[in-house]
Amino acid sequence: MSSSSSIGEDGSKNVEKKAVPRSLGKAERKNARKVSKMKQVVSKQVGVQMSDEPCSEWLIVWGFGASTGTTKNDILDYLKPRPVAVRLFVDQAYVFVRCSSLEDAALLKSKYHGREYDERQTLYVGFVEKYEVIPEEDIRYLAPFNVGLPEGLSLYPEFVTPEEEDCLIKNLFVDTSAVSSLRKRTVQHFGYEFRYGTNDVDPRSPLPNKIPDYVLPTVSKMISTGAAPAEPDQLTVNQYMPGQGIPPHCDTHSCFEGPIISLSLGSDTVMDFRQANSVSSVILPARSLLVMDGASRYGWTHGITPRKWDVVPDKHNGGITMLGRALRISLTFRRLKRGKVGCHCDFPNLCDTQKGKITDDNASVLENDLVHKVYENIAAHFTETRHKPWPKVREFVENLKPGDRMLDVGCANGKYFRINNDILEVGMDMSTGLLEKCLEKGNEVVRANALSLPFKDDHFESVISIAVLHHIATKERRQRFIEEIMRVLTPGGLGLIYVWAKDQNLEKTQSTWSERQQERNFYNPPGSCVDQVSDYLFLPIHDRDEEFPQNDMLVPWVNHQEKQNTVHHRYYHVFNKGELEELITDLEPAPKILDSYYEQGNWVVKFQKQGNS
Ligand SMILES: O=C(O)CCC(=O)C(=O)O
Ligand SMILES: [Fe+2]
Repeated sequence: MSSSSSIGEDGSKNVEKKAVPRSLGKAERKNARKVSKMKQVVSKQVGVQMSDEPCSEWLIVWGFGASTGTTKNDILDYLKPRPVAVRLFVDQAYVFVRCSSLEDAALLKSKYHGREYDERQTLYVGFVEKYEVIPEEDIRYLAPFNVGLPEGLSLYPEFVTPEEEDCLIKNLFVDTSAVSSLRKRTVQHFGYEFRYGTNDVDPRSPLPNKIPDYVLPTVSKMISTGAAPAEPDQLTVNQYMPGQGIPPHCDTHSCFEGPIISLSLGSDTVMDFRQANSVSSVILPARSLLVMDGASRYGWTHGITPRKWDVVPDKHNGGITMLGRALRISLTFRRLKRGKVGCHCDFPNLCDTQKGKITDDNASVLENDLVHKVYENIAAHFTETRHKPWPKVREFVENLKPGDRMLDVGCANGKYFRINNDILEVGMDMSTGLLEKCLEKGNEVVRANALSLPFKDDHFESVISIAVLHHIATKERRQRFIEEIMRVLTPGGLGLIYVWAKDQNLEKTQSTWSERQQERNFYNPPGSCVDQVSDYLFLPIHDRDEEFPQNDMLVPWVNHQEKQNTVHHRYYHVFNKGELEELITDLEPAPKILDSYYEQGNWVVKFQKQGNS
């Protein structure tokens, strides 16, 4: 007997909610409600119908899913009689298990339905309808494990004994439990400070604390086994709680000689290596030593996605399984380069000595790849996150005079339109996706590049440009951007420009941007691939938890709308204090600065074109 089902308009099968009889006890009613919910969710998500009677060997078990971090082996070992197969679904709180017989299926259901698992969660078990096709596991997650190790990478499993591991952890562990909202991994430095952000050291500033004595036996072993060619003089200790990671980066080429070596303690994790658009993931077991040399050192970035568990190949049962993370402490050993500093590697994209530079020749291609194309890709998601006008921009627009013409340079989805109904407003942007949003709302917009505005001179009584100029890649082009705005402004016309500040924390309250970034849980989540940034990896990828270490950066945008939380990278030139003002006042004739301030991580300048209106 199965519950009634119908096909919804979207093609999904909807199962009608069944009333839960009042005659049942409280616990039974709860279980029955859960089963009814399971029926709906499973039918909608994977199109599998459930039954109230055992009629196939397949069961569905709720509470065991990949999203709870349970491994396939955990599940197979726990359920008695042991099922013959398990199928896990990433991000779901349920699994399908296949029993060897209908009797076993019935037994498992009666034994485990409504039972507590591991004092953490209750299991709910349901029968699968006869002849239902159980979906396969999503093995796309395994693709990065099949790429093979990047050239030059070596992994030494069980490099230290569990006793040595314990001793190192005892000495290096930092208790951060008193700090309630610590989102970032904890870092300690010995020898020299490794500066994350620029990924280098300052060789002129050695630290008083050298590599500690209790680490020296490990260092000796590294040398005697040939894992390290020479003694390191710099050690960084990273402590990761589950959920913490390190963004993709390449330790600066010119500062260090020989390989970069990392010892993993306390927990297994997965490290992702990236080159162009390939990702190669490597499981780093606790107690293993990773040696990065050759291409893996110089031509690939490495990073650890902040997750509480990883999806990895299941060597024993096939398909996918989950690898839970616990406290992990890693020791990264480096040796500073002596004498003439430079690098002659074959990987100029990631090389600080040979690296690409932003020039007036490649800037327009860069803006096209890392700004225009990205906004086109994220238009729908961007619109969803951008509704509320900034209060001071709103005030500026509200105060414009009736009949004034206003131009919004980089109007995106048009959030500054229709604030003042007495003005005439025009917007321009490069993203057709965003412009369509404006057209849907009946706004007047054109597709154009801000460096060449399709408007005649002296035309607008006001021009606003909110969070656009920081996407322009050279000073010369930023000057041109301002010149264009000045050209189309009427004499006496008003301009308002917002740009991102390099310093995001000048106000006591956090900027909404950095707050928003902190809500994001992933910067390179499972299944995502670093998008088309391979030619631009000489620009560092911004870590949401760090300050901006330099002005020109790649800033990840995580698209939660897309199933795999795709990451896109936008180019930003974040502004120093006074930089925007200087760009404006450098013009001839210089406009009059009416106001200039910092607001929520932005530098803002309000100005007036000189001359009589
Ligand atoms: O935790 C690790 O194994 C890697 C750390 C790392 O890449 C670094 O400190 O530069
Ligand atoms: Fe590193």
